[in-house]
Amino acid sequence: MEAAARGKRIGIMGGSFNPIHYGHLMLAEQIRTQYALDKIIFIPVGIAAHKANNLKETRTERFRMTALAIESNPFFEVSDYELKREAVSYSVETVRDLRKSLDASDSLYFITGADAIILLDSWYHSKELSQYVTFVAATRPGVDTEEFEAKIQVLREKLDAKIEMCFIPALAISSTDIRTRVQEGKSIKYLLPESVEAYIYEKGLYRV
Ligand SMILES: Nc1ncnc2c1ncn2[C@@H]1O[C@H](COP(=O)(O)OP(=O)(O)OP(=O)(O)O)[C@@H](O)[C@H]1O
Ligand SMILES: O=C(O)c1ccc[n+]([C@@H]2O[C@H](COP(=O)([O-])O)[C@@H](O)[C@H]2O)c1
Repeated sequence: MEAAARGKRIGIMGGSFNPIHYGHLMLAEQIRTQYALDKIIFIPVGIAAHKANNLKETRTERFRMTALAIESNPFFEVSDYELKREAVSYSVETVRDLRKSLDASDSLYFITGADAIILLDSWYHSKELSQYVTFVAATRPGVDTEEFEAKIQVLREKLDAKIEMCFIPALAISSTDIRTRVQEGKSIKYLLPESVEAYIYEKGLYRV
């Protein structure tokens, strides 16, 4: 008798990726290996639910930078699903749609950093979203681990959510810092892939 095929284990890495950097890539790769994921889909947000910014105007650039950054990893792919939509990017809608193309035995892992997951309670239809995915929440430099664990426990109980906390090497890199560095004429080398760095300069991004 043949053994039953196990469902696919798929990671979702959502973010503004403005720009994508080694903090995102390292996080995704660490979770991929720790959770034996078959692949990770990077989904740049179209219009962010929680950030006041010009993300809509930089859709093409953010998609291109994400594609360049993941090129060398066969387990990573990028989706323009949220970028193509006119509406605000709500994770519950993205995941609801994604599930339609999957088998019932497949499982979804929504990867986030600590700063993003602690706001989960305020996400659109967070309880419904929690039924579809397991959240994998990574610590981030500057975050107090005990406080983080306590906040996650409150969310687990309130939303009946599966949230796993995980530890990854700390990389104090943020997109905000990279944008500021470009604006101030400081180096961004080694904070993000060379191909993304070259693209930023070629397109003159983040100068003002
Ligand atoms: N250095 C990092 N270590 C761990 N997680 C990170 C890191 N940078 C970003 N993340 C996580 O990646 C996801 C997408 O992040 P996002 O695109 O908003 O990047 P960011 O660097 O936080 O951006 P910004 O500085 O513009 O707010 C979020 O869940 C965030 O917590
Ligand atoms: O759906 C929501 O209401 C919601 C609110 C805040 C953040 N998110 C998602 O969380 C991911 C990380 O967001 P951010 O803002 O930290 O880049 C990204 O996929 C966002 O779409 C989703």
